Amino acid sequence: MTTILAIERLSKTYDNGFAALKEVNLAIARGEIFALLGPNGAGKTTLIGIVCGLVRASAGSVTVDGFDSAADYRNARRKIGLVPQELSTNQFESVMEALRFSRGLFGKAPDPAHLERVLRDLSLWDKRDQRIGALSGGMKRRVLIAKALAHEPEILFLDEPTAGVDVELRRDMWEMVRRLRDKGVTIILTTHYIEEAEDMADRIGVIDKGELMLVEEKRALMRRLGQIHVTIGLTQKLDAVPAALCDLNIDLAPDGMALTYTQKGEDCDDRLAALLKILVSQGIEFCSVNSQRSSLEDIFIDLVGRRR
Ligand SMILES: Nc1ncnc2c1ncn2[C@@H]1O[C@H](COP(=O)(O)OP(=O)(O)OP(=O)(O)O)[C@@H](O)[C@H]1O
Repeated sequence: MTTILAIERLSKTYDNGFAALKEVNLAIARGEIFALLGPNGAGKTTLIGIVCGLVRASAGSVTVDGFDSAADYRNARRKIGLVPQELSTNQFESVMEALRFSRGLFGKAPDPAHLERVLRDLSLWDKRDQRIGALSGGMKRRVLIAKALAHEPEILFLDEPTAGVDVELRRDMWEMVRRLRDKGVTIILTTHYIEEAEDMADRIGVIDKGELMLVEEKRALMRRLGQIHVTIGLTQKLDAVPAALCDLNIDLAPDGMALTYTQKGEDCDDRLAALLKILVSQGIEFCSVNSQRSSLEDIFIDLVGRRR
């Protein structure tokens, strides 16, 4: 992997003495979608703020595609697009003016065709001459995304992009994220909707109390910490778990009509196959087999909960 963003021993202590980040190390690969998860106050926005030059680090370094973000701020910053949580743009500008301004700010030559593409992708083309202040909340969110893309960044930060947005915008946004990824843009997002991280991300980082607790490829994480809960529906009531199944650590549902077990990690198919074989050999008839895999959300709650 080539690293596009390297964060090394990054710490932030706010003026009131609060340590919001503690020696965070993180390497983001070019072209990946990385989801940073963490409970409220974990330090996600602080981390993004430092990388984007909005918050000053207390210690450590950030290198963006080879440029040190402190020593070579302009070159580092122009590689990055940020979609912040809140709109902080001139409400009297038109949508198109805001995009042109944003592009110019990062030293990029005018490119009306690019801006048109961005606006069309976000269903904003019809609104290009409207004042931002006169747009609906959802449209303002779209403008935030369009602005972040105006200078063709190589890294896009999305800080809680779907908080409070409607289904249509959420769908458009994820479509756009996929398109950007296909073009090679690196995407780093924070979200409270963990199922979105589960759908979209290649890797997951979990931050809590300013410390990066875990960084792992999503599939590996879900295999390692996920569980599968299996329920086998029976055609006839049982009074107890049959002796032949005792070694398999199986439970009988309170109504005697189902056998259940929970398993961590992989190898689930082998265990299920062994179990079904025994049921057949014992003449125990079953009518259904259901398996429920834990979600990234279950894993996240378990991880963070254990630290509380
Ligand atoms: N300017 C500041 N001065 C003092 N403390 C601050 C300041 N800004 C943030 N903090 C504190 O730093 C911690 C991390 O805040 P941050 O906004 O980075 O968290 P977050 O993970 O983005 O949270 P959320 O999910 O709620 O947005 C919080 O406890 C917050 O109260």
